[in-house]
Amino acid sequence: MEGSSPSASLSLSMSASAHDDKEDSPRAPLLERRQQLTEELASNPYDLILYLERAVTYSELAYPDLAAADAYRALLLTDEVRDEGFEYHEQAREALEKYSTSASLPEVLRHGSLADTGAPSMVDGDSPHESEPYHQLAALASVRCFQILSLSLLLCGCLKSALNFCERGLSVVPSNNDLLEIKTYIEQVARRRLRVQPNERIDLQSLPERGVVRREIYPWNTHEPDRFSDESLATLNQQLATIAPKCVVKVSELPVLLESESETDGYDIIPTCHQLGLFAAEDIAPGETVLKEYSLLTANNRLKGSSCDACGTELPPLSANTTAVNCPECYDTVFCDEFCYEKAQEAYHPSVCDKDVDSIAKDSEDREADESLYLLLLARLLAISTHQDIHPLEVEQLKYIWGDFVPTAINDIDLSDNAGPPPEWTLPFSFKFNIEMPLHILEKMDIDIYETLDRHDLWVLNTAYSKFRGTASARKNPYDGRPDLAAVHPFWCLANHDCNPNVTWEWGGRMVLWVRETRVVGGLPGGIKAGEEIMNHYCDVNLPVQERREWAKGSLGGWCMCQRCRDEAAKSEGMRGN
Ligand SMILES: C[S@@+](CC[C@H](N)C(=O)[O-])C[C@H]1O[C@@H](n2cnc3c(N)ncnc32)[C@H](O)[C@@H]1O
Repeated sequence: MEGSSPSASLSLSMSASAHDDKEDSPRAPLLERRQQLTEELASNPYDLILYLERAVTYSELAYPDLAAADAYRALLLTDEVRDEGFEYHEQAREALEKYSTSASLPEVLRHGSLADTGAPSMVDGDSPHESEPYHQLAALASVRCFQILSLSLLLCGCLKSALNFCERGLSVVPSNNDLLEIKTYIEQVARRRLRVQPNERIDLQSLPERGVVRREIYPWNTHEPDRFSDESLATLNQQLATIAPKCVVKVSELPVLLESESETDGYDIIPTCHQLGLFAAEDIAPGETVLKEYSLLTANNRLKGSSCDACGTELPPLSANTTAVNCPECYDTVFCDEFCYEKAQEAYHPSVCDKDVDSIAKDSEDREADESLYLLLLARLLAISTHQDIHPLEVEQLKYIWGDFVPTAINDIDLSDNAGPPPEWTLPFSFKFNIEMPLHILEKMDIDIYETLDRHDLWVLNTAYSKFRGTASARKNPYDGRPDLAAVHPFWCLANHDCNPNVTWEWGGRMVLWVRETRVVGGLPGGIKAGEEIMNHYCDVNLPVQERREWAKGSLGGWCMCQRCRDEAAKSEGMRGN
């Protein structure tokens, strides 16, 4: 979907190592603190002070998105404390009471002049408990949440939500210096990004909300496999045997992708990197099917669904002898046939059945169509992991796929005097799609978002988003051209790209790859020999080189450096030079 090719979307960069934080790095004590707080949260999941402490640690580690997510959970808990009617009121109150009996404020609330902002006046409800110390503490903590949320979201580039939280804080404590300062920063950044002069008014509605954050294998992520290990390859090949019996998954050597045009097209040797790829284990004849894959990791954002809830294929027309099957419990969910119904029941459907999750992120605005599809893929992943009671990152359809991760050390912010420019983070991020909506979906699924932190922490969701963005294919609606269907096919997406592909593909219920009858270059006959790599295409290979490279850039993650592109570009450059 990145790069909005009509159907395929894939992206790429070099493999990142899971653990590049040395024990003696300045980050080590902060990582240790993060670990300790995470463990404490596992035993005390309703303790909002712990969330705030971890948010501060994340800020110090330069993960503003993760800081915002913790501050948001803490903010929700301040509401739980203050409203007796809320579901987790008792647990949140009990957890906070521990701190309200102590003579001094928790360290995390002793920030700037926070304690002098007049806690009693902050209590706005008419609860009989509003003079209770825990109530006062919740009110004070909510201001700390607004501070962390507004500053962190500003750092992620989500100016609209940053301003929203800042103003919510200022409406409670109008003279809070931190919040006033953050508001000034937000305005400064907004003026720069919107190119508004200092004397001109900023249209708050047009404030940017799409940001970017770090895309990495988090140093504490113990779920990410070493994709190159014998064990991983054996697991993948075992599953591949039924999907693509004549293929194997192996390590492939690929050109390092460049950002844009370069002078290297005519070079004999270019830099390469290692990733995974699909290879023929035996000869495969022209026209023969190479791979046929069924996936339940699908999503559609149409409100009135005309596609199968499980595989995403168009539903058969309604008639007396239709194969379509409605779920007998929640009549609105329709499957194209009995097979898909059974598969859905086994894999995910009971965890969302009759839970009103289906209306979320449907019929989104055009500019949010891509984000809504990624969110719905995430929702499917959460449904699978909940129903099967496994960690989302252990779900087999997700675990081994490409995430286009950048090594942690490259993502890090260097605070030393002679530091270079800050890194360019690459994972698209917004408060709505990364933090707010996933929690909303989990709540609709009757999942306790505090107790299941280990499974639904933002870093888990960001890891899943990274993988979806590197591998999902999307389909545009033929009537309005809007992407409305997406899927991840974990084996199909192992095939790399070449503008002189030896296979072609089609997605309709199953994802199918088959051998081309003729090759694009020189019209040579098709056919794949044992040992050759299966080369798919992520763009229309009939286009001229420049247009092909522009198109493939989004899905590939860079400027295509395949032999055909380099030959054609070098030739046209030579012709221009003559
Ligand atoms: C869907 S993945 C393909 C499988 C991936 N190589 C893996 O290890 O799982 C797409 C990514 O593979 C890499 N890739 C695919 N074709 C490539 C090519 N022709 N040149 C360089 N990189 C390529 C890019 O990094 C791209 O973002």
